Amino acid sequence: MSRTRIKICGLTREADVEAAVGAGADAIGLVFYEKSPRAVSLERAAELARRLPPFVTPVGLFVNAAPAVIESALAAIPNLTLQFHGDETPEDCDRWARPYLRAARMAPGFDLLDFATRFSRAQAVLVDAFVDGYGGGGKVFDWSLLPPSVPSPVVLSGGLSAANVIDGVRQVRPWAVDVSSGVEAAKGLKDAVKIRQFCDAVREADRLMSV
Ligand SMILES: O=C(O)c1ccccc1NCC(=O)[C@H](O)[C@H](O)COP(=O)(O)O
Repeated sequence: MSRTRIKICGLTREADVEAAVGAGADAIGLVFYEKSPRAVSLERAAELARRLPPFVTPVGLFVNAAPAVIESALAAIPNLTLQFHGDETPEDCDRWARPYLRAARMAPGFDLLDFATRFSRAQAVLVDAFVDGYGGGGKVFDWSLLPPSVPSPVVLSGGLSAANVIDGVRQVRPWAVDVSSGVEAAKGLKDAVKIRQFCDAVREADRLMSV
């Protein structure tokens, strides 16, 4: 069985990048959404991305961004994976011909199968809670809303932490998990101990599923 990938989102400081990499994260998220408390400038994002070793992926998070913003981010960080977290259409996402994650805001009645079909070129569908402000709200959604099989890899997010990620991985069996609020000391400031505990909990979930 393959291991569950881990993305730590909303990093703003070098120390947090080091904590995420040191704990075994597969990807880090850089928020290019100026209304977010975790937003980073282009220059800051590029500095943080430069700290990543090979095989750890920088992911740029965008909410209804103008194409010029995405172009600048790609110019500054050429290996950037895109994460669309707003109201982007399949055409908005596909036009970049780049790997991307598409966030789905889960709420009762939301048709994830139709969504995943429309965004069939996405590398993965990131399922998050429906919150004001689009994301990063630290809110868990009802995992039973997820259909038993989705035609894309699923990234489970929304209010995850070391305390609930084992249940999340065992119940949903996602391809990856994504966390922001649950590993923070304050908004935009990560906590190295919480990052370590989160990554260890994901490994424990993988171990429990392999026995
Ligand atoms: O982090 C933000 O402030 C943010 C703002 C707008 C859209 C998305 C945002 N963050 C997304 C994430 O950090 C995660 O992909 C996901 O929403 C999980 O966040 P959390 O519930 O805080 O763990």
